Amino acid sequence: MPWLQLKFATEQAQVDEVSDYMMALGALSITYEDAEDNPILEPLPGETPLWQALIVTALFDATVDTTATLNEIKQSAHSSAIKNPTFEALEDKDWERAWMDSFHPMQFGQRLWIVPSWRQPPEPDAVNLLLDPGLAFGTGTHPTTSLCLQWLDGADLSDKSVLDYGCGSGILAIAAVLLGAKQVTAIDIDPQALTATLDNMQRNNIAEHLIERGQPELAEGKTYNLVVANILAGPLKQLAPSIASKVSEEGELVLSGLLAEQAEEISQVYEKWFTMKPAIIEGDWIRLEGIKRPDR
Ligand SMILES: C[S@@+](CC[C@H](N)C(=O)[O-])C[C@H]1O[C@@H](n2cnc3c(N)ncnc32)[C@H](O)[C@@H]1O
Repeated sequence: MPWLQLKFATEQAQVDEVSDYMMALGALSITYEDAEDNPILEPLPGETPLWQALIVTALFDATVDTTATLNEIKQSAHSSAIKNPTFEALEDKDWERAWMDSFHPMQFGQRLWIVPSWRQPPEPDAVNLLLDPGLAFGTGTHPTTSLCLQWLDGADLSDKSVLDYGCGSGILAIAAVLLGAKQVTAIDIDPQALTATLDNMQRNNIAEHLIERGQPELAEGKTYNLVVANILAGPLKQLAPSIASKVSEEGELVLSGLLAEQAEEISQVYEKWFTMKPAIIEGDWIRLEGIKRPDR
């Protein structure tokens, strides 16, 4: 099944705005090219490109409704910044190769490095998570993943049970185990995410019983010391009662995939069950954290 990529032209001053908008529309990843082919180095993942005129490519999975998405863009406040948007099919293999070239080791917090499985760890004694995202979301290059990885690195996970709600490549579930969690459950509605998670567990020599994987039903009726969910604002709002029910009393909640302007609304939704902390910001994205209040 091919992926779909949405290509359009934009200007440097608008690149952050249109990138965030693409993620809010459900893009799995965004890459940039110089529209004028200047001999400037390509930006590293996470860096803002310096080119004045850019071609942006946003990757969507093949289920996206192209007509509805193009209409939504046309009617949005960003339409003038998104010039000539066009969808085209992309073969899985092309997408994998593009990732391999642009993905480099990255450090999160004090201990944790995410290392592409085809590169050498720069610090062999660090907590090195070897990763190949395959066809799933989650490399650490996006602020939403980075915000969760930094939280996990700074936490004491020893003896904790963890639920990774929307595991993608398995990056958060595997990081939790490598950083000391006792047992992790990784759930996702996308079968390719569950395959990528198993592949990445094997790359990191993680025994199958340490991370159980499956569709969301796997976590039904269970509670965890920590639930981390990097999904977008819409699902986080809709799934709030289900997510909240899976956090044990005085357990912790970490939410990501949220734009700064969505912080207050989502925080208020989760206040029903959690004592929420102020949002932590990275670029235009934020992380929310809460502690579950005991039932009265
Ligand atoms: C933004 S990715 C996050 C991946 C990874 N956890 C990370 O932090 O990079 C969101 C993931 O959530 C999954 N997802 C979306 N809606 C979901 C739902 N209702 N239940 C479970 N997973 C869901 C998607 O398939 C995707 O793999």
